[in-house]
Amino acid sequence: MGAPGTAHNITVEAPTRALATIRIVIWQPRRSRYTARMDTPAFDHTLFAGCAAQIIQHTRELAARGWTPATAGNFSIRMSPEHAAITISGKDKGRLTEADIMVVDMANNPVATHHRPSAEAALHTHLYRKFPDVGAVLHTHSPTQTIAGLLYADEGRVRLRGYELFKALRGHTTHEIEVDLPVVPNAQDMDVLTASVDAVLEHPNTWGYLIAGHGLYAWGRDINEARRHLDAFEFMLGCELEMRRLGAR
Ligand SMILES: CSC[C@@H](O)[C@@H](O)C(=O)COP(=O)(O)O
Ligand SMILES: [Zn+2]
Repeated sequence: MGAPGTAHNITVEAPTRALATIRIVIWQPRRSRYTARMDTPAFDHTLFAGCAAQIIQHTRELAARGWTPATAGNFSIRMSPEHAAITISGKDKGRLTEADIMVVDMANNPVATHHRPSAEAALHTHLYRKFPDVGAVLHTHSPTQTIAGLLYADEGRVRLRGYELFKALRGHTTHEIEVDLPVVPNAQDMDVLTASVDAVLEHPNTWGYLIAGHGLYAWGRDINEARRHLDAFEFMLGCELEMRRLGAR
């Protein structure tokens, strides 16, 4: 018997005593895509599951605060230099399960899935490519973030002054400074939006930006640090809006 997949010609004696040639092909199962993936996993599933669990925990808390209305918001964790775990587009961020999170490469291509990543995946991978030490990116649409983005769109930044909470931002050790939170115009074209963001991320220790009428992006070395930055910006923006109401800004 030959190797699987090879063809053989054998000669047999037919009933008429004439010689007949029969072609026999030895069957070999086709190598399926699934089998190929099992041989060389596209990513470490244990690592993915750990990242998904962290994303789920934070998104539930943020949704409970009303910061992800009507499926808004997207969330990711860098898994490796090549891959990030990120929320699938259009999911209710308050009810995520592991099945609502997928893997993309740093060019936003889905990895080993047919799901569609967040419509704003490009903003996440932009940060991962630009800053190799960024480990997680969180994006929310709280009322405070949305309003602040509209109010400060023309200035292109929210200038924050004198907050003790600056010390919650990596690299800052005092309230005696000014911190500019950049504000970029909203756009549905992700190339346009990414270019606007890229142009305002020149200062070291910038940990977030607002998109006008849209929401806040915040990031950090890991998801806990990104969350601390998100919470700090939300708090300081809330104070800024309150001071405007009081006529102090
Ligand atoms: C539901 S409107 C908000 C979206 O347009 C978008 O800004 C957003 O944050 C969520 O998009 P998604 O594709 O689910 O990641
Ligand atoms: Zn958004």
